[in-house]
Amino acid sequence: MHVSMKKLYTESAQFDNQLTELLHRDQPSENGVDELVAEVVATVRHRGDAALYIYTKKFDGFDAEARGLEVPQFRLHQALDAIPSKQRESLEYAVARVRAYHEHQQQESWQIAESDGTILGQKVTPMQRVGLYVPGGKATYPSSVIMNAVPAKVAGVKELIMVSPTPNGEFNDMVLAAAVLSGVDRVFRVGGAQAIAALAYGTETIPAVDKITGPGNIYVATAKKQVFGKVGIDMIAGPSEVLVIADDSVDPDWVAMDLFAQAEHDEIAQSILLTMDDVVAERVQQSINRLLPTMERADIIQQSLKNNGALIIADSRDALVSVADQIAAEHLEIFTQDAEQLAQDISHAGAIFIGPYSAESLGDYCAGPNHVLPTAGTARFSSPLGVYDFQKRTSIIQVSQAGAQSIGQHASVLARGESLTAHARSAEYRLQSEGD
Ligand SMILES: NC(=O)c1ccc[n+]([C@@H]2O[C@H](COP(=O)([O-])OP(=O)(O)OC[C@H]3O[C@@H](n4cnc5c(N)ncnc54)[C@H](O)[C@@H]3O)[C@@H](O)[C@H]2O)c1
Ligand SMILES: N[C@H](CO)Cc1c[nH]c[nH+]1
Ligand SMILES: [Zn+2]
Repeated sequence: MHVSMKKLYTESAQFDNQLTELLHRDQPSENGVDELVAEVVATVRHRGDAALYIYTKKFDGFDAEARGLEVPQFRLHQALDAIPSKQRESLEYAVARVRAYHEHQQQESWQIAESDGTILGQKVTPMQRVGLYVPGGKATYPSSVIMNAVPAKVAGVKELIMVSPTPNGEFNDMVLAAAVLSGVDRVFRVGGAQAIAALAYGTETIPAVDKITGPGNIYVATAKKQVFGKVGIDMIAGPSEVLVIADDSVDPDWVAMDLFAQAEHDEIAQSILLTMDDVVAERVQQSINRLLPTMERADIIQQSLKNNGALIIADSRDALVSVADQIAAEHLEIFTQDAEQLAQDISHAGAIFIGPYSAESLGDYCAGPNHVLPTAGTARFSSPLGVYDFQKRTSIIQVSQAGAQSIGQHASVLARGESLTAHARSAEYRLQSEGD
């Protein structure tokens, strides 16, 4: 088993087109998915639990009406006791590191007092009830439970509702244990678009939430887009991606394995190597072919690398920085002698891993930062999931009598400029005429 990665050269006249094709962004959504999801959302909205029973039977293959949608509290604690102690220790380690990192993201309320006694400020409050989607179709993700739940807890969210599909109704004990350790309040075994609809609109069993966070497949992502507005959403986290920038200072086997690590998520995941050295690209290609047959998920990795992977050779450092910024990868690993400087020079990435010991897989589990990151180039305008996603800000305006004179005069002029007389007179009522 082997795979020949596409090779792209920045000096080629075709490079821009080749890069656009490789990134295959701006594609219309898959045939029929929008319509199917709209139907699922509408049916759950109108028929509640009855619709969840039908879809769970159809997509996850079990009878939730007979076996129950909610995972009982005793079952959650049973899972925590059932997992091997090594797994429990590592989950606890991850929760502690993720919590410690996210505590730095805490936003504080603030106030300023102006000289005339007017007080202005911003009050930060947590969301009341949040829904966490934890994917469970092709793989199970205890780490995603931690990455969603811990920042929500740090933010002070009152109630955390988790949904996750359980193919054939089978629980994954590590997922349930992670839920307990991360402070999740209630867990429901339902997935896909139907789970998102249930969180957005509520059913007899599942309470409606204020915001839904968490990654998922195309059905989950499409449903999140469709319910946005009724509830908040974090982002549309698509298939995993990694961009590795390497020179000859790093072992090519390490690079190959890091490309595999994201490719093994999904056939549609994307792993790219960017280098200024053709020899480095060639060595990584050799490592890929030698290591691929040793991988348990070799078929998925092969498909992902064949369809979406590439080795890009830049003809200058400027070209390398420009390509990295165009890709705006979810994960950017920089394994070069000037890694720290490159990390300064590249502006767009979800997370940057600097130096050969900073494997992206450490970030996926327990380095501390969040692994829910902007994908598909959205790192140009979007940020990692964090405490700030679970908090909202309210402006505070407390104008003194003296402040109302100066602010009011200008407000009145601006309001009359907009022909909004009630606004103007409301401000003018508070103006003191001379001699008052
Ligand atoms: N960005 C991140 O942080 C992160 C973390 C973990 C996973 N992921 C990604 O999340 C995704 C998880 O996808 P998954 O499929 O394994 O799990 P999933 O939980 O997102 O989806 C499974 C659900 O999809 C629905 N579904 C499946 N086929 C359907 C069909 N034909 N019609 C309607 N609904 C259907 C079913 O309801 C099923 O329960 C992967 O792409 C993975 O790479 C991303
Ligand atoms: N790399 C994924 C985000 O793109 C997160 C993850 C979970 N488990 C392993 N990896
Ligand atoms: Zn991963």
